[in-house]
Amino acid sequence: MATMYYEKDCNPGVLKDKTVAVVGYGSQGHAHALNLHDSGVKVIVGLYEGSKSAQKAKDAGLTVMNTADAVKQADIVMILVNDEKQPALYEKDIAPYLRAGMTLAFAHGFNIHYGQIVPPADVNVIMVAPKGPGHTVRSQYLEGKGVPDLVAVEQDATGNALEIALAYAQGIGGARAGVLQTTFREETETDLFGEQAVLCGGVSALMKAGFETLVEAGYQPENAYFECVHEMKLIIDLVVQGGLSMMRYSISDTAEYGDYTVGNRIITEETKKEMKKVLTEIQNGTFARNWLLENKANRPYFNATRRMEANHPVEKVGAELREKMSWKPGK
Ligand SMILES: NC(=O)C1=CN([C@@H]2O[C@H](COP(=O)(O)OP(=O)(O)OC[C@H]3O[C@@H](n4cnc5c(N)ncnc54)[C@H](OP(=O)(O)O)[C@@H]3O)[C@@H](O)[C@H]2O)C=CC1
Ligand SMILES: CC[C@](O)(C(C)=O)C(=O)O
Ligand SMILES: [Mg+2]
Ligand SMILES: [Mg+2]
Repeated sequence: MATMYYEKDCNPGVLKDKTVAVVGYGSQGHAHALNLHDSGVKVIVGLYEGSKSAQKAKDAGLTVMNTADAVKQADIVMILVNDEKQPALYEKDIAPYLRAGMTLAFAHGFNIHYGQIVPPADVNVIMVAPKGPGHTVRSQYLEGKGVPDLVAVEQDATGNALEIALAYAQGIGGARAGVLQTTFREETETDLFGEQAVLCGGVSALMKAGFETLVEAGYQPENAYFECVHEMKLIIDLVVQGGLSMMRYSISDTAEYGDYTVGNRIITEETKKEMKKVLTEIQNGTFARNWLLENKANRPYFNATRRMEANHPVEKVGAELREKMSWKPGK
């Protein structure tokens, strides 16, 4: 059984009189900074000169400064900059200003696990990784809920690194849902696997393949969008609420029979074999090397694919339908 922590296991007192520098104010950065601030923690935001995010952070009432100055004033530095930008930022604006006994924190283990950042031995190295998008980390916090977190300790220089990680997880709302203790290796490999094979890569490919199959067979694209994309969330909400059983309780018996007889024809043993290959490429560093090289080459594949995907018919018809809904889907 995993080691799990909840609010009763966290001691927010360890963050009293401490300053947290949240470096980056994007998806995760804005959520961590605002949630910690609302939880009574002293937060400063570290950004660079000319950052698009700086005005947003200032408008939210937060103190913003350049990263080096933020690190100089901080006890805990949470790095929430894009993974591929972190090593250069760390060398230039973070490492020179680290003091013994400080805490360096990450929301994803990529750079520590793949050896792109090597902190000195006299600082704590922790991870507090929300298992959900940053905008949801913020919206759930505001609703009194929370996104579950993973925590890990890579270096415990002060002897209370785990306590700091748990207090931080509580500050961003994660302990309301559950905080699972793990390692940098396990978080990195499972997170990359999940986003590639299931949550992002897998789900996008499944929805697009379903949409294309219906449209190519002559059905209305709007109908295909409702069936294969919009309804996905409604079905998944039931799974999150009460497991596959609750989803199957709510759907018709006709749908449940189709689920049992067809699911395995779509996600086959071949698919699982490919999933295992994907996991191996994450474990042996092939994916990390490819992603770092793609960035060194200025992202030719990433940028071209992003443009093509944005023009897929499922995106066009989806935008038109969402525009006409009397509420904003997801709200
Ligand atoms: N997105 C998510 O929901 C999740 C992300 N994570 C992890 O969180 C971390 C942050 O990712 P994410 O929130 O997606 O990142 P985003 O791309 O959303 O935001 C990055 C932020 O970093 C700022 N930034 C870029 N370069 C610098 C720099 N040199 N110095 C200071 N700030 C800089 C950007 O500013 P500007 O925009 O002005 O350039 C922006 O505010 C990553 O480790 C990621 O793996 C973990 C769990 C989920
Ligand atoms: C699923 C993608 C994610 O891992 C996340 C939101 O948890 C990410 O890196 O953004
Ligand atoms: Mg993730
Ligand atoms: Mg991720």
